[in-house]
Amino acid sequence: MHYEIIINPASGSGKGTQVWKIIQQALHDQHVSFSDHISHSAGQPRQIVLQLLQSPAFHPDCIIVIGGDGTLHEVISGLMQAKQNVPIPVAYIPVGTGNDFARGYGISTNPTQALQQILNNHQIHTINIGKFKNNDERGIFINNFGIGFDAAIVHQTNASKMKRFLNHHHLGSLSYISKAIGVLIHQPSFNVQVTVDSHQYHFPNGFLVVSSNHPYIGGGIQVAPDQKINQTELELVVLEKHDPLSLLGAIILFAIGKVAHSRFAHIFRGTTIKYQVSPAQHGQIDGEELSPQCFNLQLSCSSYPFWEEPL
Ligand SMILES: Nc1ncnc2c1ncn2[C@@H]1O[C@H](COP(=O)(O)OP(=O)(O)OP(=O)(O)O)[C@@H](O)[C@H]1O
Repeated sequence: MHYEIIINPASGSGKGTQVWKIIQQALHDQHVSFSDHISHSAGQPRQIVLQLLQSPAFHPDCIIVIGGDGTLHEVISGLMQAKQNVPIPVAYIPVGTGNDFARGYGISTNPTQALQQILNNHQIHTINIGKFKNNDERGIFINNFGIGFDAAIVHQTNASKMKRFLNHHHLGSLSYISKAIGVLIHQPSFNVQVTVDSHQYHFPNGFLVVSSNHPYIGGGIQVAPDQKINQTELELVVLEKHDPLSLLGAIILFAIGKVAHSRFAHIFRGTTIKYQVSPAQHGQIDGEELSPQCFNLQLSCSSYPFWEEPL
């Protein structure tokens, strides 16, 4: 086996560098054949993939990603964009702060254990990938596509000067919670129109709209507990805001992974889902922020091979 490794040293607030040193040593100790590619700036993981695929000599057995969910997203997105004849399997060593994909797939957050899951693997595992078309833009998500509450938290947290400090002191979740309270109080509701199997549903008081490829969001919250990463299906949750007290109740259920128990939650499942959101709202794809906009989304499923023994 020959592995190509793409590393985001900045992931996990700089933890990527340390983890790469550990993994490099483990690979040498176990006489594993590999080549490495360090990403030096935002957006580079995708560029590295596209560049490597241009070389006719590039035939690795597997591409290992060392980084957070954003890095994994970019690598898979680049690989799918390149339309390979035989897709190169991907494996992942999580170094982010959220690590929702690792939870959803079953990958240890201990880097050496995650490496062993890769080296001990003997078969291809196929994962589902969410595909979207939003107006004229197309892309994928490996975790979730969120609009409203969760995306506004991602935006507020990224904009906060506290984020770096709190992440550095392993208190990133505190930053999320403090921003969540602010968004909860201030965010107005919005229109959501869902079309599933030619039925239309209108929710004039939307507050949170999340499509999920596996159960987890925001660093371990179970937004779609029944969702499985190897099943060709997506789950959409639309949570409505009515009076402040019932919203608080619904958000508490969301935070403890029981959003489906709220009478203000509406759940849809399918291989294709269409929905529109207006007026302009914040969005997030796999934890990366989208600028506020009206959404006109068509979601569908695709798949990609993975080379890692699930826990
Ligand atoms: N050397 C680099 N410096 C800064 N950013 C980088 C670098 N290399 C890649 N990136 C960008 O970092 C972004 C996000 O990284 P990623 O999600 O992997 O880590 P993270 O943000 O620490 O994880 P989490 O989202 O779980 O907190 C990606 O968009 C990627 O393009």
